[in-house]
Amino acid sequence: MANKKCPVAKKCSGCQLSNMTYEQQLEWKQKDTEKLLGSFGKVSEIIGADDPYNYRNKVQAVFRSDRNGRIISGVYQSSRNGIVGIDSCMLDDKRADEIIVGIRDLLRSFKLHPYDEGTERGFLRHVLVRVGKNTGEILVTLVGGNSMFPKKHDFVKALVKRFPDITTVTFSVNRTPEMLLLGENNEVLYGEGYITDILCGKRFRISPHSFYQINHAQTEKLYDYAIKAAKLTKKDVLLDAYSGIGTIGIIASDYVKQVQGIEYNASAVRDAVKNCHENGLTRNIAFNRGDAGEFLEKKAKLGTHYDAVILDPARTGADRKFLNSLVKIAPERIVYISCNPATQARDLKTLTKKYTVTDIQPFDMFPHTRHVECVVSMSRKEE
Ligand SMILES: C[S@@+](CC[C@H](N)C(=O)[O-])C[C@H]1O[C@@H](n2cnc3c(N)ncnc32)[C@H](O)[C@@H]1O
Repeated sequence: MANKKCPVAKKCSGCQLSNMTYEQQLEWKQKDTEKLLGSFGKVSEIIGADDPYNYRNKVQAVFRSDRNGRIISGVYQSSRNGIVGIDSCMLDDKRADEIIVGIRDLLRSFKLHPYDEGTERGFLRHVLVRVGKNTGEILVTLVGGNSMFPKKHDFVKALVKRFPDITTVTFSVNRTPEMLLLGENNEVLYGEGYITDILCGKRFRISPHSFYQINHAQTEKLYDYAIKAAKLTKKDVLLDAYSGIGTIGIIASDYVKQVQGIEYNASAVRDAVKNCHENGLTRNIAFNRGDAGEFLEKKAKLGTHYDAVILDPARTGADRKFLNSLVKIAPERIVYISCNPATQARDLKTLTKKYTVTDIQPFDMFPHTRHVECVVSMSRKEE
């Protein structure tokens, strides 16, 4: 597949592999996964994307004024604390990029300014756009440096008039020195404050804070694969650990007797509970809020049994409490989904004391970047 050239590749450095063809990228990722996980078993051929461009359903842009007072929006520069002004990125959903450029124009016409961290003056720090790839719904979150958002209702009215596909707009305040963070609260300025998307045939509510996989097409392949790999039956009790907004557990619920989910982020758990109702699930599924390690430790003490566990932790992997309790509970099957095969390899050292790795399947969820997502399937060893 011919490579698209990015004019700011060197300054941005978000696409570490963009100098390779897509086929070369897949080979590179295959070898990288084999290096990290090959000692646990044969690594199957990586499942690549049908279209490796414009896959990002979540786009964030930083806003700033340059030294001539011109408003720029874009991404952080890799080497310095500057930002690279961009109008479009070959990874982003095109509608999201157009909206961000539109917001830049509206700031000018409303005589509003990006927030200046030095003087603490101005308004906008960054913008988050989330697109429901299947429903076409679009969420825009405007993140200010303080609660001052002059002419906010007129601004939002003008934004939605210009981009009628926007279904909801929220406003959040980030007072911390960290960029690209949302404040805890989101004031809903238009619509419901969330969007809905359809993934593997189920409906999901996505709020500004919720984790939702950014590559819709590849996520459908990955979830289908992971659920099949768990070899679920109608007699099974399944634990969906690190469950986010409940995607995996809800999709898997058709195949099992019962699903339990555990997730740390309170708003994601609220979305998961609402997602159960959206999908008409009231009986065989429950999502709990808390730390996955502490939850499983309690379950191990109570002698709770799970037939299968699908875990999908953040890049840091699972902690000792979680892994030790998982080995103690000893479900028949474990499917470990990870966006960081290095921490996954670390965790497998504990799990393979009691489990045999039956398959290692990498997926390319993030074309042009170095990142690989990997699903490792395991079955309990005979005593
Ligand atoms: C990679 S996401 C997976 C979410 C979900 N399985 C999905 O595919 O959409 C990891 C999730 O783990 C949650 N998380 C991180 N640390 C946690 C912890 N200690 N206990 C429970 N959940 C945690 C995050 O909030 C996030 O929702």
